[in-house]
Amino acid sequence: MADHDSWRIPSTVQEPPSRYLIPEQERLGGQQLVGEEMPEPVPFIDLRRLLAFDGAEEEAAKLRSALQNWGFFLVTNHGIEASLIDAVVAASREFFLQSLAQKREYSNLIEGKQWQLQGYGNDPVKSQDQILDWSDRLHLRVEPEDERDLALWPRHPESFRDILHEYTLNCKTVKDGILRAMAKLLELDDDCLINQFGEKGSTYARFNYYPACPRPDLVLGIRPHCDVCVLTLLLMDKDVGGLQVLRDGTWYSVPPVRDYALLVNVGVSMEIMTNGIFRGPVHRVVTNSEKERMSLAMFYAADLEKEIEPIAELLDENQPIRYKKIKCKDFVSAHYEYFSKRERVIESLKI
Ligand SMILES: O=C(O)CCC(=O)C(=O)O
Ligand SMILES: [Fe+2]
Repeated sequence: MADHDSWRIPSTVQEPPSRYLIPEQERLGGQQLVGEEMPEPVPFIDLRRLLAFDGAEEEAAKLRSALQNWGFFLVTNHGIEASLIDAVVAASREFFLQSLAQKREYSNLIEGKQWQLQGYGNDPVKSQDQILDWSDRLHLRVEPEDERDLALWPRHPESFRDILHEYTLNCKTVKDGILRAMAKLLELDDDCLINQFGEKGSTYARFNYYPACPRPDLVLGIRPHCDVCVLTLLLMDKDVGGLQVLRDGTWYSVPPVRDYALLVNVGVSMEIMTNGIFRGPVHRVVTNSEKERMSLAMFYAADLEKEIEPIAELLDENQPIRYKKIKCKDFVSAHYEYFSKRERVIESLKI
């Protein structure tokens, strides 16, 4: 089991400790850490047009192609004020700039040992030889609102809680709009995907902070993974890149975006619900030797007590069921088991 310091990123080293060096096989096979430039720009989808009467068809066609080719896209005209986005970035930076002791008041290790999903820290360490990611995180369940664990919500900066609350409300509207447009593409009722979340769908906000790293050729900010949720809304650092996506065996670098666009990506729960029609991209984050980087992911997950399974309307004799059903809670814990072994949970559910 991890001791209290095991995940902590050393701040002044020249060479990262061996626990951070990626395995040999990930350095070979054409999967070097330097990514290729994307063959086409990341698709931009104008949310206002997508949901409006005029122009919706054109945007919907772009959405379909983005989902088929990449599993992600950038959303613009989403209605979230630039000032709110600036505020959430500033609050997040202020949080991470505090001393370790201050941040540990919100630790995700109960009594310094037992790992829990929420709080400040990193992934569960399941074995002494597990390779660690070069990142620092704050992970909070922000919805349902009445189930927030406010003891883990930072009190510094003072505005942190109000800003995160406001950002959560705004992102919910964006997420619902996107889910309605996706349901339409599948010829389902508009609210069909929204209803898949069950009574108590959860939203997690994950603040990621990647310190500069002396060996970006050997160390990852986040290892290759798919998000376990249904959908992710990602606010990327507007100045520093790092996110890469895998397509046909090649890693492509997603450039930073400056105009307050949010990156939307499909999670593996959506892959199950849509019987594999929409698939989440495998992605990772590389490190940077000079610059720190930040991002904020909003993960939309189904009710933990609900079973996730392919939507019946999408199945027929030509489209046989391809995934076993699983309780969301079990899916999330299986995800972390597989993640620690650098494997993908979805493979275990294929029929
Ligand atoms: O930092 C990023 O750009 C991506 C973060 C990510 O993939 C995650 O938090 O799951
Ligand atoms: Fe991710």
